Order: sequence, then structure tokens, then C-alpha cells
Amino acid sequence: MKTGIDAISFDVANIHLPIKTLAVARNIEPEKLEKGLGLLKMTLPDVHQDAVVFGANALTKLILDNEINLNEISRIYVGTESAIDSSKPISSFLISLMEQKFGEDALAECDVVDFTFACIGGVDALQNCLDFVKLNPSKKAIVVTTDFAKYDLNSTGEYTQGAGALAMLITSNPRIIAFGDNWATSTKGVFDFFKPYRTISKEAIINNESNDPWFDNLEAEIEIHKDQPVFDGQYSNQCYMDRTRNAYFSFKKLKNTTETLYNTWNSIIMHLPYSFQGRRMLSEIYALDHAEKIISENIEPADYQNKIKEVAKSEEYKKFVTEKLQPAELASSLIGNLYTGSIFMGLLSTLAHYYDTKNDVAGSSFGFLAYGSGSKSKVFEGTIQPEWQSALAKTKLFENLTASTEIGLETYESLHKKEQKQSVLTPKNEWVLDRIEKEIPNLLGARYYKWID
Ligand SMILES: CC(C)(COP(=O)([O-])OP(=O)([O-])OC[C@H]1O[C@@H](n2cnc3c(N)ncnc32)[C@H](O)[C@@H]1OP(=O)([O-])[O-])[C@@H](O)C(=O)NCCC(=O)NCCSC(=O)C[C@@](C)(O)CC(=O)[O-]
Repeated sequence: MKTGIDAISFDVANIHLPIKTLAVARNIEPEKLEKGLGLLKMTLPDVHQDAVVFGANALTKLILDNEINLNEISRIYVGTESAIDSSKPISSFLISLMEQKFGEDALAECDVVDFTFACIGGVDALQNCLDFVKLNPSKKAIVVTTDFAKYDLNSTGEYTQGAGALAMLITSNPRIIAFGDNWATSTKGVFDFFKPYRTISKEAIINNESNDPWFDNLEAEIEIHKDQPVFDGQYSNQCYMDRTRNAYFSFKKLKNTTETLYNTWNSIIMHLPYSFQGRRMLSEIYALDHAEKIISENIEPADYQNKIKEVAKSEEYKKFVTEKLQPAELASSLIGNLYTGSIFMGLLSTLAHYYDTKNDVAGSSFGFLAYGSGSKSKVFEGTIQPEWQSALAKTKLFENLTASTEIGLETYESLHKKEQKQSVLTPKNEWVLDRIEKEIPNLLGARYYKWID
């Protein structure tokens, strides 16, 4: 029996800053960002949007577009690293919003939980749901990935920001993609990118903030959480490379094959923190696993990096990138990093590209190289199913992305600093953040959402 993704929907932020505008403002050569990293636009949330809003919108679309009977959904597992609460998971918010829209008891017996492991949390949620469906073939699950990739202003991560969510229906005999049983993992505990709680004194808060009575009960110091990560960009690239390489070669062992695996894959879907990350990182695996062994096992360490750079510049590798990686990069260039959703957006981008160019890829094999900082990689593969085109007919990914509204630098910075009070776009047919409770002591900080027709 096959298990995999039966339906996909998405909701990404529909305002963006052109990457050129940011490059000029930060005194960076636009060509570096556009041609070196493959960035064109950077999406960001409007005033009324957060990770719950994106997740709820993607989930609502999935339910409505596919006429899903919610009584059939046994679990909704969320991958996210943009939690808005240390106790109440985003999945709990999603349940309450679905109750508002589809009725009190719609998901009363549904199991929900969040998975957090940086960008790979969505893949962890998927793997769990696939195992569940394998054991219970008549049951269905939904995976939601939702994040706001926010970096400090003027940091090297600033041009890789993005925001949005995907929702995927996981079933037996799926219409879009069926996954294989082999999953290879490579893990190592590192500090390449993380979002620590930071200590701040009560005095500093009171001096900066209002007379909110909540502050009276504070200890001398409290720990606050910031959306933006602490990170070391080049080291995070090294961790990405090391984990994906190790997972790739473990995957070959699991499959008990000496075949050059990526040659058997029509498309390669990787975690893309920015569009060209996959092509920049895969050249090492390509060189190591090439049929004619571009890098021999006995190469001198000093020559190793030079050889990989040479491979990355070769015409053969460029052709390989165009064929196998580029379709997944298209959406990333227009969105930016989606953290947990990035790898699934790569899948959707590839399928939407083949859909729009009328190329039936049914029966072809896709390889997946997932990564999450901290750090972990998983490598797995799937086969595109005969009904993939009809299952994606309503998705219209690129139509949606080109309709995004451009904003200027001033609006971007004011949204980033949370100084903007008025939404840039008027919400329609979507969930919005309505208010955050500021008065009632036992509900302080509770976030409320509503549907706007
Ligand atoms: C990603 C970095 C490190 C990039 O860092 P950087 O210093 O901006 O860029 P770079 O120097 O690494 O690369 C610039 C590229 O542009 C080229 N270039 C230069 N000038 C020109 C020009 N004029 N015309 C054309 N090309 C030009 C240059 O040659 C080079 O390409 P290469 O040759 O190496 O392929 C930075 O943006 C960053 O720190 N980002 C945040 C962290 C990150 O995204 N890390 C990625 C790996 S970790 C990960 O993926 C997990 C993550 C981040 O998603 C979090 C999670 O798991 O939750």
C-alpha cells in the first residue's frame, strides 16, 4: 500500500520588498543577491498576520478546496519554529479556528501537536503522519508547516526573510506523491542557528514599557524571547553541507546501492533558506558520488575544496542544476525562506512548474534532502502519482505569487520594528489576528483571531 501527499495548499505573505530595494539600502551589490543567491523578492507578514494566521489560512484552503470531511481527520501535526506561546501549541490555535469556521465538534477527536526542530520540524511531522497512516490505512492526517523567517535588520540573514504556510493531506493511495520506506538521518548538536531566551532586568523593561500591572509581578530578571535568531551564516552552511552529505550516503547504504542516486531522481527537492542554497551545497555530494568519481577518496585535503568549486562551475553541473534543481528554486526566489515550509514549497514549485509547462511527470522519482539547524538532515524519496495534475488544479502557485503587492523600504522597516499600526492590504476571505488581550489578568497575552469574509 502507498502512503503520501494527497492534496496541498499554501498561504504566503502577499506583500513583498524587491530584493534590489534592500540591496541598495544596505549598500550591497544587487547582483550578489540576485545572481549569487537567486533572490528576487522578500515576503513579510502584514500587521494582521502571524504564524497562526498563515497556518489557519493554508488549512482552511486545504479543507475547502478538497471538500475534506473533518470527521475523517485523525491528526493535525504542525511543523513550526515560530511558536507564539511556550505552552499552547500553534496546533491548539488551529483547532479553535477550525471550530469557529466548521462547527464546535468538527475536530473533537483529532490529535494535534507541534513539532519543533528548526526548519526540519515539518518533515518530522510528515514522517510521523506517514507512519501513522501506514498502520491505519483508512485514516487521514494533515501536516501544516507555518513560519515567519525574521532576521535582524542589517544582518546577513536580512535578505533571506520570508513568511507563509503549507497544509498537506496525508493518506493511503495518495494522488500527488507516494513516499518510499527508506529514510536516512544525520544528526549533530551544534549552535549554527538558534533562538535563545535572553535575560533582561525588570528595571530595563519598566523603563522602556508602559505601566502594565503585569510587570509588577516580575522577578528581578526575566527571560524574553526574540523572533530573530542568533546565527553564524557560513558555519550554518557548513553544518547544512555536512548533515546532508552524511544523510545522503546513509540513504545509499539503506537502499544497499552503489548507484549514483541523484541520477535516478528527476527532481531534487532540498531545504532552501534562499533560492540557490541547494545548488551551492549539492556540488560536494555531486563530486563525491559522481559515476566517474570527480573526487577520489585519496585527494589531499587542501585540494578538496578547490575541486568542489571547480565542479560547481562546470558546464555539466550547471546543466544538472537546470534540470533537477531549478524548478524547486522558482518559488523560493519570489518568497524567501519559509523555514519548515521551504522544502514543501520546493516540491510545490517543481510540480506547479511542470503543471504550467504541461509536462506530465507521473511515475518519476523525486529525491528529498531536508535540513534543520541545530542540526539534522533527512534524506528520502517519493514517486509522483498519476492523478497529481488534477489534485493540484486549484493551486495556481505562480499566479498567486506574481499578484503579490510591492512595498517600499520605509513600510518594510516599520513592519519589521512592529511600529506599523495599519494593515498594508485590506484582508478578504482570510483569518486575521484580531487582538491580543491586555486588560484581563488571567487572560493577559491571549491572542484572538477572526475570519474576515
Ligand atoms: C546564507 C548566507 C550565509 C550567505 O552569506 P553571504 O555572506 O551573504 O554570501 P556568500 O558570500 O556566502 O555568497 C554570495 C554568493 O554570491 C556570489 N556573488 C557575490 N557578488 C556577486 C555579483 N556581483 N554577481 C554575481 N554573484 C555574486 C558569490 O560568488 C557567492 O556565490 P558562490 O560563488 O559561493 O556560489 C547569509 O545570507 C546568512 O547568514 N543567512 C542566514 C543563515 C542561513 O540561511 N544559512 C543557510 C544554511 S542553515 C539553514 O538552511 C537553516 C535555516 C537558516 O533555514 C534555519 C532553520 O533550520 O530553521
